[in-house]
Amino acid sequence: MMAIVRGGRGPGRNGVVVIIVVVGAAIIRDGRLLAAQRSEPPRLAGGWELPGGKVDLGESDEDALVRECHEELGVKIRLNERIGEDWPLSDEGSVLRVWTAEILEGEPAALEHLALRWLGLGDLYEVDWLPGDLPVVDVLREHLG
Ligand SMILES: Nc1nc2c([nH]c(=O)n2[C@H]2C[C@H](O)[C@@H](COP(=O)(O)OP(=O)(O)OP(=O)(O)O)O2)c(=O)[nH]1
Repeated sequence: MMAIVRGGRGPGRNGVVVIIVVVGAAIIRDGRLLAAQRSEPPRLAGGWELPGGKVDLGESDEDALVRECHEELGVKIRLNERIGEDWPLSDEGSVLRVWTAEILEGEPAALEHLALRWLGLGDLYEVDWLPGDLPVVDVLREHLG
């Protein structure tokens, strides 16, 4: 049996496997990808990621991603293409699901992050991506330029 529950991790009681789904938006504009620098927790602060976050219980992945981008960046986005399937994260039991996205309304602001950067092919790897994001960034590379 597989249950998708927010906030848990690893095999739970009764052998139920709990995974945490994190969704990330690859917002691309003019051949550049929006990267966001985490402010917390301390072990991740300073690392760069795709805007997004954990899916709430009862919420669709897509709704969660639109919600998170509004909360974190102050923008309304539209999701386009799913990139790959479940990307494993280093926190056991967590996976990252990624969609390309475009901004429909607003200009992104670092409401919860330390900083934002638009990265093109020339500087895509200049930031310190979270380890789980690197394989995703390798694929997103093909969507830039
Ligand atoms: N948003 C996001 N999180 C990522 C990425 N790569 C990666 O390893 N993570 C990890 C960092 C965190 O451990 C976890 C996401 O948690 P979060 O803190 O952003 O989620 P949230 O906004 O729902 O926060 P909270 O309510 O649980 O505090 O996934 C990524 O590209 N985007």
